[in-house]
Amino acid sequence: MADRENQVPATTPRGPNETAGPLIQASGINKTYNHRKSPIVVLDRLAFALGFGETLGIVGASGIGKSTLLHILGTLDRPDAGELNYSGTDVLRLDDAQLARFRNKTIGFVFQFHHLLPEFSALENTMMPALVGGMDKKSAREKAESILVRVGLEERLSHRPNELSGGEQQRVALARALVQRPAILLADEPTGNLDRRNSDIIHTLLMELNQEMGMALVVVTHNMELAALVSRRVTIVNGALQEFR
Ligand SMILES: Nc1ncnc2c1ncn2[C@@H]1O[C@H](COP(=O)(O)OP(=O)(O)OP(=O)(O)O)[C@@H](O)[C@H]1O
Repeated sequence: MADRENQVPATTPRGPNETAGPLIQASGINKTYNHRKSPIVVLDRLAFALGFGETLGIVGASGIGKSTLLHILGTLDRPDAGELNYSGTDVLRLDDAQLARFRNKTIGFVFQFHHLLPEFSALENTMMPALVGGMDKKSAREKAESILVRVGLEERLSHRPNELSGGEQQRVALARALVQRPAILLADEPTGNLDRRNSDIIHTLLMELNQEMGMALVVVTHNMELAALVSRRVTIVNGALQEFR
């Protein structure tokens, strides 16, 4: 069993965008799925800390709980027990409406599949989180345009998802995730559906945007090239985090 006293301690700054003190601090996180009366313990007293601007990869075999952990960190799922603090805010105490607002402002998500709304253009999809967050239309449009230009899609603003390549769709999803300038981007196999060339483009963008925008990055990946780019790598052993080089 992993040494639970020494799981992933709070970190010190490692890069130009990292400041002292944790962005996320979690402890005692338990998650069990009760599947047809046979419980599956996925996370067991897991502890986790991440600094502002830090980049971290969650890697390892299928089924060890990587996506479960990412969903809990992203407040998309609640643990059965434990504490989860974002710069001092106890997010597990927030109700659903407060959590939705918190997520909109603080966390960007990218998944393996883009989940763009098919009837809306790249620009409209990217504006969506800003509009939902209460920004006026003109500012939302400006912010969305600027991030779409940054990810190289200035010629594709009016394209709908089915008028974009797979790599372009994922770049729109990345722009949408970052339009609110979140403190953290959570990515679950962001290049799992892409070929080598498009994966490389997304990997480079992730690392460049981390430097430029200062958002922290937690990425679940089987891609060893991406895992090599982040500053810390962890895996899950018996429900607890283990850090490795
Ligand atoms: N809703 C659920 N009900 C029951 N069991 C579940 C549920 N979701 C996940 N599991 C189980 O929990 C374990 C962890 O799942 P999770 O998706 O977090 O793994 P993972 O490490 O992300 O795997 P992969 O690399 O294949 O995506 C798996 O054994 C899975 O079968």
